[in-house]
Amino acid sequence: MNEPIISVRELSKSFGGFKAVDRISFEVARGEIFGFLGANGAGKTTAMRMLCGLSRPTSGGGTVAGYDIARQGERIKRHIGYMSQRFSLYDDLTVIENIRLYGGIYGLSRREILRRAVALLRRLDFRRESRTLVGALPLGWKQKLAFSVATLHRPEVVFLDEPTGGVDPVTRRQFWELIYEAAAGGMTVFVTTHYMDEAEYCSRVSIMVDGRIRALGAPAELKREFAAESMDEVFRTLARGAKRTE
Ligand SMILES: Nc1ncnc2c1ncn2[C@@H]1O[C@H](COP(=O)(O)OP(=O)(O)OP(=O)(O)O)[C@@H](O)[C@H]1O
Repeated sequence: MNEPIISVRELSKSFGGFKAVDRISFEVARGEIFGFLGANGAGKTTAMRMLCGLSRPTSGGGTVAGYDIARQGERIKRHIGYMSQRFSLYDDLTVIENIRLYGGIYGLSRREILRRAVALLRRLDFRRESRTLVGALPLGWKQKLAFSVATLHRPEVVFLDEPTGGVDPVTRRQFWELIYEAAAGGMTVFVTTHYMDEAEYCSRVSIMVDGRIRALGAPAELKREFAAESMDEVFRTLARGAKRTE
């Protein structure tokens, strides 16, 4: 593997006596598209929050972009992008206002924001929408815009928490073209999803069950290992044994 940009050892998080994340270990190489899968309640969001420096591990630890996740959370935040269904763009601001707002938060100069905004609007074919309120855009467009904004500062790693929820496979496919482009440019993509067609697009995936990583590898390897036709079948085989049902 190339030099890992994410490296995690025995990472754990408990809430009271409950082990939400239970001693997970893995590495992600620079430029990889790493799929982080698991059934509802498996512990994906809890693990991702620790990787982003938003929550402290109970035990174990790791590094993201060379920074310690337990002690250097603030530095990590400056080197990553983050997009989730719940937290992203402001519906009551226009497209260009959102771009300006986030560009400012990321510390880009006004000139640089303008330059990147023009490129972004052209890339998404959004030039006529720059003054449209984000709340008026179709969900699939919002998601593409949210991804482009989350990577406006060209972070080393972007964390995507179920970025394509609620849209059709064709729109999801278009979203994944943006992911491929970013990864081809050297960005590392760490993505959680419930859609198994998307799992097939990842370089490697891990599958969590009840707080632990139960499988890890390239989709083709996992299908071989579990004698399965599809990632959906691999996932269902593993999830069947899960105790947590949310
Ligand atoms: N702050 C908290 N306090 C107590 N329990 C929590 C807390 N956060 C998460 N949990 C529990 O930890 C477990 C893992 O939750 P988490 O949100 O990480 O799962 P997930 O894999 O992201 O699920 P989903 O796909 O539904 O988002 C769940 O049982 C959840 O109820």
